[in-house]
Amino acid sequence: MTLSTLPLGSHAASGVIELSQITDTHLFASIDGDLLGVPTWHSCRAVVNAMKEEMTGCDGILATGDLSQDQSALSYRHFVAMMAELAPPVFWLPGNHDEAPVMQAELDAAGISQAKHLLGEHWQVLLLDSQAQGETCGRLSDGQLAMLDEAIDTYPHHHLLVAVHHQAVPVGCAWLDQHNLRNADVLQSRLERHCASKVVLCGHVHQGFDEVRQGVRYLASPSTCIQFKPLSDEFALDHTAPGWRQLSLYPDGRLSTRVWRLPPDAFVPDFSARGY
Ligand SMILES: Nc1ncnc2c1ncn2[C@@H]1O[C@@H]2COP(=O)(O)O[C@H]2[C@H]1O
Ligand SMILES: [Fe+2]
Repeated sequence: MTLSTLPLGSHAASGVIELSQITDTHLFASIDGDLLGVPTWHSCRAVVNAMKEEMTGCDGILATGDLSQDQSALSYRHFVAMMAELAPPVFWLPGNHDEAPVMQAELDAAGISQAKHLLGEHWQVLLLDSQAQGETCGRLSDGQLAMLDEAIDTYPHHHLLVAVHHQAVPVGCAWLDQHNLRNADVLQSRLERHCASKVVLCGHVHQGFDEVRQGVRYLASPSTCIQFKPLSDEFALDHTAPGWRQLSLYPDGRLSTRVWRLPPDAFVPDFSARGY
């Protein structure tokens, strides 16, 4: 057994599980640190405030990596402090910018769950680590794939939501798709043998994305700071505002989802930037 499973309940009589995803907060030790002109603590702060207003009856929050930009302990403490204001339990996985040992220590010390497998009556959620040491692209290790196999084999009738930092299908930005999940074909072939619904949810690409490929629904979501311009081969920032994603998982395997954003021009990046 490699899975450590936590029950995932629904607050609703209908049994619908409501989740929110927050991703790519890119926080610094300094609350005034900025990424390409966007002060990431302040933009995350604004997103969390908006989440507090909009969220009703959320059963869990999925934090899908790149929580820190400078890998400092303090950056993770800022994240923890904001999450403490949200009532639902938070679950997390690392992104390429995270320093996993520091992240784990800080989130653990704050009492945030280390669970990576959440089990509801009809759905299971698996949070996978796609960090490839020292690389911007991602890869699922044999250990992570073993967790996936175990989830599929043990709960073959449960609908499956896999959360992972890197995109498993190209989003259509050449500069960004070079930093993809390298062994996405292995993930796809494992998912093909799962007969219930399957959804893969990622961060990393700082944009909304929602497409079905070979029976799997692939979702990506805005960052709480800078946004990347969709369908751009070269690095380009987008005018859309920071945001988060809300997901409703229905007992029959359907999933409805919505991207929420701050008002337009809430945080304007430096559009002359060519990378970071
Ligand atoms: N101009 C660029 N060309 C290619 N990759 C870039 C460029 N600028 C930044 N990156 C990397 O691409 C990554 C995509 O999202 P990340 O937040 O992981 O961090 C980004 C950088 O590591
Ligand atoms: Fe990121």
